[in-house]
Amino acid sequence: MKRDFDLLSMGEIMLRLSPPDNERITRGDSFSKQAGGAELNSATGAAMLGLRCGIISKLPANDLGMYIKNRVRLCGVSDDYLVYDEDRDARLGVYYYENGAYPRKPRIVYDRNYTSVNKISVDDYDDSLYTAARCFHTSGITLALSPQVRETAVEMIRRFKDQGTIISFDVNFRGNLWTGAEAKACIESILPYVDIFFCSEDTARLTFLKEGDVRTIMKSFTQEYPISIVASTQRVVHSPKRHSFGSVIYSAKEDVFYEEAPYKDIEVVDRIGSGDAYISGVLYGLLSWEGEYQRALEYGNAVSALKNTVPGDLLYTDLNEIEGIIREHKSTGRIAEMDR
Ligand SMILES: Nc1ncnc2c1ncn2[C@@H]1O[C@H](COP(=O)(O)OP(=O)(O)OP(=O)(O)O)[C@@H](O)[C@H]1O
Ligand SMILES: O=C(O)C(=O)C[C@H](O)[C@H](O)CO
Repeated sequence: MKRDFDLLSMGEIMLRLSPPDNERITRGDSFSKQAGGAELNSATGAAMLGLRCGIISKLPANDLGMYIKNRVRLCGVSDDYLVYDEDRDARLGVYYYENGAYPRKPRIVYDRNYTSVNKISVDDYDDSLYTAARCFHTSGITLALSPQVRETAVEMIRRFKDQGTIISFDVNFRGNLWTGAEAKACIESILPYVDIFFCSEDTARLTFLKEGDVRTIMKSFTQEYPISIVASTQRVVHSPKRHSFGSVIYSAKEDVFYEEAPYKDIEVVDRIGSGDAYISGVLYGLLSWEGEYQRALEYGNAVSALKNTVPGDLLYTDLNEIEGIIREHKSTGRIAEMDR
């Protein structure tokens, strides 16, 4: 079967408003305007690397919705599956984000109740959607938004899975949307459908109450559910502007773990979307070269590391830049080893 897309992701797309530079939300006069949202962030990164990607979402049929549609197109992501809310009171979700600078923590204010995405339904789409892509991706943020969005997302997961689509899922825990216990119960109900599971080590411990080392934890998900691949990010925050980032991938079929030296001293300009960018890189690798998990991990780590240095939720990059970063990371890793 010919599938037009490599990756379709589903979720809320938001307007992000940030005070310029290090200004405060409580003081400054202006906000810079950007688009964001976990699933769009992941689709964008994958599209920048060369995958054919689209986003499934519902937007208000007004100028704000058009702004988002234009951004989606600018990123090389298809708007074929954006649907529009014609109601007079249609709303776009907004979030305000203020940068951190030690010792000031980054601040976030959500304005995302009663937004158009909360009206999304499987009836907005015809059945051809479910055979359009090789892989469908969504995250815990989508499941947490409202009963209506959750019901739509879960039904989409089922229908895509029925059509032989690879299901990718990121836990993306957000404490301001639901509790750990709610997240655990809901996500466990969809894990029987998931093929590629993204769950950071921290979240596995805090939300799924896993214990033991990271490898034991990752393997346990595949023992409980028919998951083929688990990918876990490991972030160490040295300060708001300096992070280390690495990850582990486990392939259940081969019973093998993949890792590389972490990116040790990332200069963080904007960390939002860096977890989503990891997914872009890993899915790019997995969908481009079957079974090359080590390579997928290297792309995931490099794309995530780069995203930290780019302002806004959405990554702008290309394959050449990422491959340059991977080469450099490998050679510096080797030099560090020789130094020891
Ligand atoms: N049950 C929980 N209670 C409180 N905090 C939690 C819980 N589960 C996860 N967290 C925290 O929520 C944050 C976001 O989680 P997660 O790692 O899933 O998302 P992410 O945005 O993809 O992260 P990253 O960008 O680091 O990959 C993490 O700091 C994690 O430690
Ligand atoms: O927090 C959310 O719901 C968003 O989608 C905003 C950001 O894009 C997201 O947190 C990045 O992962």
